[in-house]
Amino acid sequence: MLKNYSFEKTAVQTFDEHTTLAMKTENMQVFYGSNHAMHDASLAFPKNQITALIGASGSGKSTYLRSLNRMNDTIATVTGKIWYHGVDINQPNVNIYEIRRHIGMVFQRPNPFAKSIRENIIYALRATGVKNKKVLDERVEQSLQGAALWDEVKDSLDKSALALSGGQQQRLCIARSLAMSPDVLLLDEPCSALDPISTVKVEETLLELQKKYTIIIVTHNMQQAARISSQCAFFHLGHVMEYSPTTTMFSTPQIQVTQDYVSGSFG
Ligand SMILES: Nc1ncnc2c1ncn2[C@@H]1O[C@H](COP(=O)(O)OP(=O)(O)OP(=O)(O)O)[C@@H](O)[C@H]1O
Repeated sequence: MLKNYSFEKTAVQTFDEHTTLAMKTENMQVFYGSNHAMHDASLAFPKNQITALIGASGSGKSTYLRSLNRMNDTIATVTGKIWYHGVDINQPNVNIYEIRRHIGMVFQRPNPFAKSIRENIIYALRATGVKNKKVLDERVEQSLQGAALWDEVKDSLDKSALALSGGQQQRLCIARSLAMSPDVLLLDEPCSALDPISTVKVEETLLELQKKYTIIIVTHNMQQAARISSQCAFFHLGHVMEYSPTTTMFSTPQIQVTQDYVSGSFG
């Protein structure tokens, strides 16, 4: 039988004045029609750190993540504030394409275009008007280096991206996001379709990338959250129940529902 947990929350993680934040939300609510899928989510994300969003299926993690760069605009109503560089980007006059260049997204299933590896990287860049071959070539190398894929593909840049393994395709999708020089990377269960070895590769890549980027990752894999994140937010039925340093979340969770979730006795 499902347990009834109260929605009383713990104090939400706050950061001292020395911590630079990449972005934060205040009282974010998301509605799919009459379905109130996200209640009052206020979370702050420290720059150059990895934050994991965890919780059971349907708890609202993807809904929250996709709202951060306005990917939910056409399917949901999102209220509340989304602060990014001092601007509330949840405003109608904000250029969402510009926002998505700064706040990139990598999805659960690797989704490279049916084009060459090189084209995958430069496609969006060219669409923004970058034409210079030297600049494009540099960006291809930098992005693939950043996603730890360069050494594996540098001699086959004109081969189809679809010929890569699933893990390589996912790193190509990360490289594709990096090509736009983002600031924040949102990843929605990026390893769920990958084998353990590819998962380790992606995790190592993310740990390296946090030196330059702020990373917010949805994961069902608690070991993964424990391995790579600095703080974790636990979602339950559309509520952020607890937001703590990852070590606290897994060693001394503050409330029963989190304790049950991380110990596997949730339900
Ligand atoms: N496009 C959509 N249209 C309508 N309702 C949606 C849509 N996407 C999600 N929802 C609803 O919003 C709630 C939260 O779903 P969401 O996908 O955000 O959860 P999740 O925690 O990411 O789940 P999972 O781990 O299975 O991906 C659910 O009730 C879901 O049915």
